[in-house]
Amino acid sequence: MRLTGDPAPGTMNSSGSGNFLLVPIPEYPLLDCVPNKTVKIVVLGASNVGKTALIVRFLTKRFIGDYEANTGALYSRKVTLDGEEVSLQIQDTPCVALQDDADGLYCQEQINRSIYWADGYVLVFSITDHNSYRTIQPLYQHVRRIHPSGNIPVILVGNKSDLLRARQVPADEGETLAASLGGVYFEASARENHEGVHAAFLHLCQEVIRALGGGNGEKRRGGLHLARPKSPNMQELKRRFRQVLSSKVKSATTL
Ligand SMILES: Nc1nc2c(ncn2[C@@H]2O[C@H](COP(=O)(O)OP(=O)(O)OP(=O)(O)O)[C@@H](O)[C@H]2O)c(=O)[nH]1
Repeated sequence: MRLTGDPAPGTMNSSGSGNFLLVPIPEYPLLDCVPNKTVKIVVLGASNVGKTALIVRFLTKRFIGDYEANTGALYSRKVTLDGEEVSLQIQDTPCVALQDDADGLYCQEQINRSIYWADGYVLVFSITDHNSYRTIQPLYQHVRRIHPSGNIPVILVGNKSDLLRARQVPADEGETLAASLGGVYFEASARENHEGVHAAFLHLCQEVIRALGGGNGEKRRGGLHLARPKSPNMQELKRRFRQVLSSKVKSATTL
């Protein structure tokens, strides 16, 4: 769902929290992004599974019960990951739904663009809704079709873990599915707990940075892995610096 007062889809709000009626999510202009260190994440899943609630919980530590219908807002924040500042962009999306034959997906073009744009994927279902769980495999196949080769950093989130009595998807089913997608399974409750949600997003950010080659922001499209340029060897730099200094001192004393 969409927060009241969100910026238009795909835009950034540079005016701080003023535009947000329910939840102030500090935003900053694109120009202010940390150069070459941007992590782009898209949150995907069926209707009503808590995509917006998870994003809001992660960014604000708060849970807001009701949102307007989601048209896909883009949130951006600076975060510190392993001591390094990173520009994190999170794309909320409208829901996807299984087609009647249950093999295909109803998926808006806007979602396809978000999938293409993103570096990392949060696939969300609700543990209280087995149908939402059944959308995950076709959804992942859909992501694969858009990124046919290469490593796809992904996590699977079983949300609404506070509603244990209404559980329709056992935790081990979530774990098995996540393993088959090459990701990790997190059970979380956007309603009750910030830590679980935070751990899930953080894990994905780290996976993305690893996949991008250590956080230099280079894309690995079509499986192309662009290695991070090697940082200069500090010992070698110091040695050369001393060499230059001593030759300067020598030429000064011979004058
Ligand atoms: N009990 C419980 N309710 C939750 C949780 N997360 C979200 N909800 C509720 O589930 C409903 C849907 O949450 P949203 O975040 O709007 O879900 P969404 O996936 O963005 O929904 P769509 O707009 O349909 O795509 C809201 O009423 C939330 O309050 C949770 O962890 N536990």
